[in-house]
Amino acid sequence: MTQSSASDTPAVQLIGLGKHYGNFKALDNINLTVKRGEKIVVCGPSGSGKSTMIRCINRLEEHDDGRIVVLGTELDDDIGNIDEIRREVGMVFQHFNLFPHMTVLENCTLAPMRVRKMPRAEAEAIARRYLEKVRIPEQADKYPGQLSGGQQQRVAIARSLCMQPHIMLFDEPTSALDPEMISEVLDVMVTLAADGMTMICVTHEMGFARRVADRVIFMDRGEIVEDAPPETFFTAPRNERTKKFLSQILGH
Ligand SMILES: Nc1ncnc2c1ncn2[C@@H]1O[C@H](COP(=O)(O)OP(=O)(O)OP(=O)(O)O)[C@@H](O)[C@H]1O
Repeated sequence: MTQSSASDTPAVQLIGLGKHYGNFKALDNINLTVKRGEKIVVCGPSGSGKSTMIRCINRLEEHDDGRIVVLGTELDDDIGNIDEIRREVGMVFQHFNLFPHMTVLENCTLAPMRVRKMPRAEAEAIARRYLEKVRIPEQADKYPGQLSGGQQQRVAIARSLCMQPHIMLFDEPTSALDPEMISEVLDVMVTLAADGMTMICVTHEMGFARRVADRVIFMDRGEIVEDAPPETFFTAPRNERTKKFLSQILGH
């Protein structure tokens, strides 16, 4: 799976996706196609399956039913190339998951050197470029514990970008941050979107959704109940459950 994959192959296809824990259906017949370069915002109440869905895309969770196709490659039980897929699919979590005993630069160069076998000088040059992009080049030699939450999350984004992925998954990247740090992380995500990155973002930052999303998806009880461009999603949602959710989070 390389950049030579046909550019019209979708970035991600979820076809009849299902995941259950015992009798409980965490995901129930999810169908979603994400085109290359598309930006998808996923929202929904707690426990509706948002994290499970995006974690299935890079196989942090295994699905039970249906199919997942990432950049033209099917993720099935026999998949031997999961590392290859994870190289193409970056993920940023709510908690930054940086290595505390490594500097910012070392956090960013570790995977490119280990997984992509990149020489140190090249990995460091790329890392510095992405630290520039997330607007903290001056923090390269610090340790995560010396940074604010917003700065740490921007390092986590830079670290993912250093693998030069085609797709970025974000799982509530701002929900563990103090309010004053949210916008610095969202601004970086906006820049990334403008660069043409394919993004699937679980977030309740509806301002970000309006600004960046091509489509907003509302999940409830393991299902996608609404999938619409922001202009429709926010003004004329079709589903009553979406309307109720929006009135709760937007306060009207
Ligand atoms: N390992 C597990 N074992 C049992 N149930 C699980 C497991 N992981 C997730 N679930 C359940 O699956 C459902 C979907 O969880 P998921 O984390 O995907 O929801 P979410 O929409 O991302 O929620 P939140 O917004 O709170 O993060 C939840 O009801 C959760 O309790």
